[in-house]
Amino acid sequence: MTAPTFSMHVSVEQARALFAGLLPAPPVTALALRDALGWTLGADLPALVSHPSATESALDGVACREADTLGAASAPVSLRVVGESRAGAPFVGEVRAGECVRIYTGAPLPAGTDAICPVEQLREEGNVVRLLRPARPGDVRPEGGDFHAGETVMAAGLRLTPARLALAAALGHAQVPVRHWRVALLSTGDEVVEPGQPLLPGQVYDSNRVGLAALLREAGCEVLDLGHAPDSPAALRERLNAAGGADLLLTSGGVSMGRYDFMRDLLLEEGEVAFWKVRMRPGGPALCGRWGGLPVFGLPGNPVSSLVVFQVIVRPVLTGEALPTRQVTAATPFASLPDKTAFWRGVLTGDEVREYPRQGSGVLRSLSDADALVIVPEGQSVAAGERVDVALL
Ligand SMILES: Nc1nc2c(c(=O)[nH]1)N[C@H]1C(S)=C(S)[C@@H](COP(=O)(O)OP(=O)(O)OC[C@H]3O[C@@H](n4cnc5c(N)ncnc54)[C@H](O)[C@@H]3O)O[C@H]1N2
Ligand code: MOO
Repeated sequence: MTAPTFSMHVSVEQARALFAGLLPAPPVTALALRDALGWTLGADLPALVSHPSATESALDGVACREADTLGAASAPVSLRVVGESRAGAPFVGEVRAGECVRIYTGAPLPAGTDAICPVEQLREEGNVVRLLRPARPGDVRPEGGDFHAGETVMAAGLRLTPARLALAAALGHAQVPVRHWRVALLSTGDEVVEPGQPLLPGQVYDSNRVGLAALLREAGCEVLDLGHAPDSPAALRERLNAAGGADLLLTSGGVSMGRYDFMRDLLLEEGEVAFWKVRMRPGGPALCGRWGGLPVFGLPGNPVSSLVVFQVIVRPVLTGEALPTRQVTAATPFASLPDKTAFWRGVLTGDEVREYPRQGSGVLRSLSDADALVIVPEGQSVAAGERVDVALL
């Protein structure tokens, strides 16, 4: 028997690296800001303008020369009002000694002024204001204090959160370049049935395709739904060939040891395999390779396994961002696996995590009820009271 030409029993890190090695550079398209929430920035984003665009007031009050107002520390100081500066309608001209200009938050600081006294510290007397304390230079927002025109402010690979979309708008962009993976998604298995259809004995609803499509969209991918293929090499071949135009083909099921696990056999015999089997649970039988040049990731059919492998291996590669992790205290023990990293489903309460009572790879409720994957490295066990890393779902 000849040794396989692909890697077997790879670590989670090796699986990510081998999968990443199959993918082309992330395709990039432009999206309107309102459509870009959750997508990954596909290129560095420069500031098209400075913000603030000019040095401006941080308060409603008057703009004046600080030096004129220092005496207000002991007795009120009077200044003559010579005009007004509003956001969008700046004061034109120069303010001289003994003068001031009414100013509002966000309005440009007039030439000749360097400090602000807020309305709360003013007494109005016609065209004169009396300052009850000295004006402060610190109450201005300097030009470019947030960012300067031309500066690269957001780096490619950032996930677009609401605050980052707001920042992109402030930088002057109406559209943003985003990584736009087109992912063809296929479920396999004779027993798999579309939700809403009657379920005959031995059949199961296609939960994987629903969960995976949602995870893909959440990761900012376009989903090309290839539906579901029965367990037959001919049907599978036909569906795999229909994935043209995609950057990646994601399948679920048919990757393990069974007689009807044709995904594995097809890729082994007619495609290329980069790796098969990852030292993790759930998700051990994951398969990765190519079909006619198209990168393929074969997720295991077990419902928990397919979603966990996506979260732990596929998603970080596509988005460049792993699930966020933190350390918490184990409230229950977590079992060790001699040669696998375990991703046990855990329920968080404050700084503690307890094991979800049923950890079977078919118990989808363990994922829907869990807040975190408790990461127990190969060969290590976690006793109650010990600190443990969790990945937040
Ligand atoms: N002899 C061995 N048997 C198994 C091994 C092994 O190492 N030796 N590994 C087990 C592990 S671990 C997993 S995970 C599964 C993965 O198997 P497959 O990827 O071949 O998946 P299937 O056999 O097609 O299905 C497994 C299970 O999942 C259900 N399923 C499949 N697709 C869906 C779907 N779209 N939605 C909901 N549920 C789905 C399917 O009905 C089966 O119950 O193999 C173990 N076996
Ligand atoms: O990974 Mo299998 O996922 O342990 O059931």
